Amino acid sequence: MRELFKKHFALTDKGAKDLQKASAASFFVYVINFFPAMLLLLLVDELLLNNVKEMGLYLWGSVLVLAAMWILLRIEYDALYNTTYQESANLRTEIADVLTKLPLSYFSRHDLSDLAQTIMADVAAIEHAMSHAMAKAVGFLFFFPLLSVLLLLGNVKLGLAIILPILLGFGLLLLSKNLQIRESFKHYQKLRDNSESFQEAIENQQEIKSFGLTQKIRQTLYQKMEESEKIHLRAEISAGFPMLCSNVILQFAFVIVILTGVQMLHTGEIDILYFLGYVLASIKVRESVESVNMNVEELYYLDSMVKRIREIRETKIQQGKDQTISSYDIEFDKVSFSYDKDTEVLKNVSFTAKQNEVTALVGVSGCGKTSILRLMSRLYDHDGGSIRIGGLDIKELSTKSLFEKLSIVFQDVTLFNTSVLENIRIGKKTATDEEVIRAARLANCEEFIRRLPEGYKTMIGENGATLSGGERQRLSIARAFLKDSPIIILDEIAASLDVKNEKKIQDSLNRLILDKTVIIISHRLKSVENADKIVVINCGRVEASGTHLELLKTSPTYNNLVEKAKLTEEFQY
Ligand SMILES: Nc1ncnc2c1ncn2[C@@H]1O[C@H](COP(=O)(O)OP(=O)(O)OP(=O)(O)O)[C@@H](O)[C@H]1O
Repeated sequence: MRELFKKHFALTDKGAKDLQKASAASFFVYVINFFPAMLLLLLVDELLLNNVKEMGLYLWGSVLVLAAMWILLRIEYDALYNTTYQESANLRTEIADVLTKLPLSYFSRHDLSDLAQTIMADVAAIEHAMSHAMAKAVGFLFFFPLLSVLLLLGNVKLGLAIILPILLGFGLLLLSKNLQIRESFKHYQKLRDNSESFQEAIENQQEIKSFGLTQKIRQTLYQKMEESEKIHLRAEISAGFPMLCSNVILQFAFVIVILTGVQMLHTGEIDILYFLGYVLASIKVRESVESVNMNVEELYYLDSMVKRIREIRETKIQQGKDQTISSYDIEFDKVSFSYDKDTEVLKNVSFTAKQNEVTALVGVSGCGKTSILRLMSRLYDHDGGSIRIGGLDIKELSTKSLFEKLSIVFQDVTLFNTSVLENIRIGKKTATDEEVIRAARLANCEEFIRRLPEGYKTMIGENGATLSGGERQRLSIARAFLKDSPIIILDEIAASLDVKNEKKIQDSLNRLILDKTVIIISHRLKSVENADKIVVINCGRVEASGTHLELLKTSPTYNNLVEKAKLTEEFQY
């Protein structure tokens, strides 16, 4: 049962266990709900048929039923609500945990707003269904056969008059299940699509305004909203119509019970007590089934979200064991890689970046330099060949072991909406304030941090929106100083630096990379001229490698790059 809950409702192990308990409580709540009607029947028996009973029976009967109801409702409430909120927290943590173990390739194939919606909105929907629908529906699933047997044992005709319409109504909901799930999935997809478009429109305001696209984007968004409205309406109709029919059939059940009962009363087949008993039962059952129908609808609607969460959970996580890397040569051995399985971006790439040396990767834009860095840091996993660090295959290494030894300063710096101090401390969580300040000084950040309103305590806005490109980059360099790892990867870090700062940064970088394995990508050939080894990449292959002087003699591509670099540096606005 627990496994079934986990699979069908995407619950955690603990959530499934709690749901089991809540379903059992719901089952007993359904049972106890029929007891007041039974007490009423005893009274009817006394008043109409003169079967006088002790007053104590009514008194103690009522007290007992009330007490049992209170206890069971309490257990049901605790099992449903207290555990539900815990479950949604657990589920979110579990999804977040899985996401941290997925390769970056997963995120490039999935929209980030979609993932955020899954973690927040989908889990909230599961939370609501867990507290309002799941246990109730499951409890009824067990209660209904018991009720049916009792009703049939009491009187077959009247029993069937109640049971058959319920079965017919449920049958209708079951028959329309696929249609409902399909339509609600379309609605779900459309909402995701719209939220992506809104996010894109908000994020790209600068481009939209500067290219005069405001009107066009607004129209596209209106159109999307109109489409979504239509899809929503179709989903509502596909869910509402079967439920309406099912509820109408239930009303008929009540009429059928009365008609059958009256006829049987006339022929003397049953007495008035039986008649009233079945009328009361049909009223109670109708109430329960109407709310169960709503629960079933909610569970159908949940299907898309459950699938989405299951898909994340079942995505293959990056394998690898925690191991200690003790030497830091990086070897690429016949490595091949593609982002989309169709176009091979890297082909048979082999080179070694030696410990205590600077290795530069050069080549025209799009030749595959950044992809090599991504493979080296396991942000993506390569398809063929092998990559070894200190002789260890990186696919055998956990990303944790790898990142302990590796710092990356990327072209696009990611900063968090927290203080300057905390943004640098990301490089080493345990660093003291003094260590952070020292790293900032080494990366030439001090002078601009002092100018900020609250110095190191200044909040820097979402993704460092309040800082210039060069300042963001220097904060990222400060993180690398703080981490002080034996492997340093520098991806176009000079791109956002102005001439004044470039020299200062170059000096600090020289200090940073001393005695380390350094891989560098830079379009400014001046930054790579002094590298111990330069690897020339051309269309995803290694074309040549050597020092600057060697390559000037042997590599036409390198000569070409040098020529182009000179032209760029001479370019005047
Ligand atoms: N996330 C991605 N998904 C699909 N294709 C990608 C992705 N990133 C890069 N590519 C493609 O892979 C190829 C190599 O890109 P890569 O970024 O490695 O080149 P690069 O040499 O670093 O370029 P640049 O110097 O312009 O940064 C390009 O054709 C690029 O379009």
